[in-house]
Amino acid sequence: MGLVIGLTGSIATGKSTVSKMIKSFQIPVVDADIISREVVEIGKPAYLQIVDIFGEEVLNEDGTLNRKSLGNIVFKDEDKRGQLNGIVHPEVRKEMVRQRDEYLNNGERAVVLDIPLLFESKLTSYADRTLVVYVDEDTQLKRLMDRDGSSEDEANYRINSQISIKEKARLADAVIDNSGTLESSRTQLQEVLREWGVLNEPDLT
Ligand SMILES: CC(C)(COP(=O)(O)OP(=O)(O)OC[C@H]1O[C@@H](n2cnc3c(N)ncnc32)[C@H](O)[C@@H]1O)[C@@H](O)C(=O)NCCC(=O)NCCS
Ligand SMILES: Nc1ncnc2c1ncn2[C@@H]1O[C@H](COP(=O)(O)OP(=O)(O)OP(=O)(O)O)[C@@H](O)[C@H]1O
Repeated sequence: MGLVIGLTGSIATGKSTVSKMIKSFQIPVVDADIISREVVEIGKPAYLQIVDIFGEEVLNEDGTLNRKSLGNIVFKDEDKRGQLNGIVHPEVRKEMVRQRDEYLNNGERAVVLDIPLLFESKLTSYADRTLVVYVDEDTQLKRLMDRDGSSEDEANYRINSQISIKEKARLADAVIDNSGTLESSRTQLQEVLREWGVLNEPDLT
């Protein structure tokens, strides 16, 4: 059976950046963020439940979910976040497991599950190994504000809704420190994948 790697980090520490590098090594990635967008498309069961609970003020004019409005509500309020998670997460988990098993049944040597809330949602049993993408907390705040154009307050609400990146690094089987250059992160990633026996080395014969 192939090796299942749970990839995580905290918001804006570089999980998607590392996930792209993993794909460049021809290792398939199951992306929880993508699935979480698909399950809330107009008319799907999770979408209908969200409208029921949060009302039409979290919708755009075309009926799609207004992610900014919903984010402004749930990142400030733990109870509301719990309600949203309760609607979205079961659907995401089902689809993630389906995709993971499909790759394994097709004989892949490794599959990566890219899950932002791997530790918060206690999903480590879905994977054989955990890999955390780390940056120091000042860099995390700066990259988040730069990427999303958010205020320091908004960024801190999001950061504080997750387990700290230091704690996740302590819980991980391996850590990539992404505070430096992309090249440095890529080298660290290669070392970890090689150690775990899943790096597809170029065939030089
Ligand atoms: C609140 C929503 C609409 C905000 O959407 P937005 O486009 O602004 O953010 P996006 O989905 O791209 O998430 C960005 C990052 O925020 C963090 N985040 C998202 N949801 C949560 C949450 N429920 N708790 C803690 N952190 C979260 C993650 O690090 C994620 O990578 C959206 O995040 C959502 O529906 N969240 C609930 C589902 C979820 O937990 N998704 C993430 C993992 S599956
Ligand atoms: N080594 C690096 N040097 C400079 N900038 C970086 C580096 N790695 C990532 N970034 C930038 O930092 C920001 C956050 O990275 P990324 O989007 O990959 O984080 P993420 O952990 O996937 O975030 P989220 O949890 O929100 O999905 C992006 O704007 C990205 O371009």
